[in-house]
Amino acid sequence: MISASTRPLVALPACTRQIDSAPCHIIGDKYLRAVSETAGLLPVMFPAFGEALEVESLLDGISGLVLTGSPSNVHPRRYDQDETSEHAPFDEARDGATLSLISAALDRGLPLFAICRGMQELNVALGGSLSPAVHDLPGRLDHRRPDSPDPDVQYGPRHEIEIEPDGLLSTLLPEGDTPIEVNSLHRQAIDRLAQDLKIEARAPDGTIEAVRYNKGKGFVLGVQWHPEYKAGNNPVSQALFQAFARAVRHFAAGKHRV
Ligand SMILES: N[C@@H](CCC(=O)NCCCC(=O)O)C(=O)O
Repeated sequence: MISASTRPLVALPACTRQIDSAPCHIIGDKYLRAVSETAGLLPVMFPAFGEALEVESLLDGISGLVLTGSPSNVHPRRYDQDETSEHAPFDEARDGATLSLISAALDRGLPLFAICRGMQELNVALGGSLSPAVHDLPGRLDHRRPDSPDPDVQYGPRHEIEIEPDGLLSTLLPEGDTPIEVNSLHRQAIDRLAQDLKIEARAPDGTIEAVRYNKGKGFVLGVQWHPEYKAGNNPVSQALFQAFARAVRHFAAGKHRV
């Protein structure tokens, strides 16, 4: 049974979506299952109510935060750039919720695992910026989702990443800083890296693929790929979600407060 008495709560902010013209708040099943089945934690959806969320009180019962991927993009005004057609689609209710939650989570040393759009939000929340169409930049790979109806192809390995030695990732992964293959389903990527983030991994074309927060002592990791996809079948994904789980349990036990 999945019980709150044995599992610390982990918040996942939702995305907004129109389904049959009805406004909905959604989170992909694979994120919830990775948190529940691979990390052994209890996922809790936070609605994408934008800045209306009183994040401090909401986080009081929470021991971790997972920021999911999404087909939508952070609005460029969040990093002082003008909107163009390249930046769309948007989900400004999610932007408002996640950017507030990130700041509150970092202030209290809450373990944070940011995936794809989530890593981009972490960078923007800390003052960084994004490139809207990495595939149009000279020398860059096409990081977008493969054009296939098969999810195993969409989320299958696409390119290697070089892992920084002596970083957080190199201590978490079974093979240390040996290059690994990751999936890739993103148009955007980090352009200006936020001052308090450190690069943990790069793609062969230099695209930033993982970052860690350099100010706190806790677990704050962002990855551009999707470790949540069939996480239980992938040793790297298992290592990441289980490391996150250790940090969450540590936090829940009151052993780590900033
Ligand atoms: N929209 C951003 C982020 C891409 C992203 O999160 N893709 C995953 C969407 C589906 C899923 O949640 O698996 C970009 O394009 O860079």
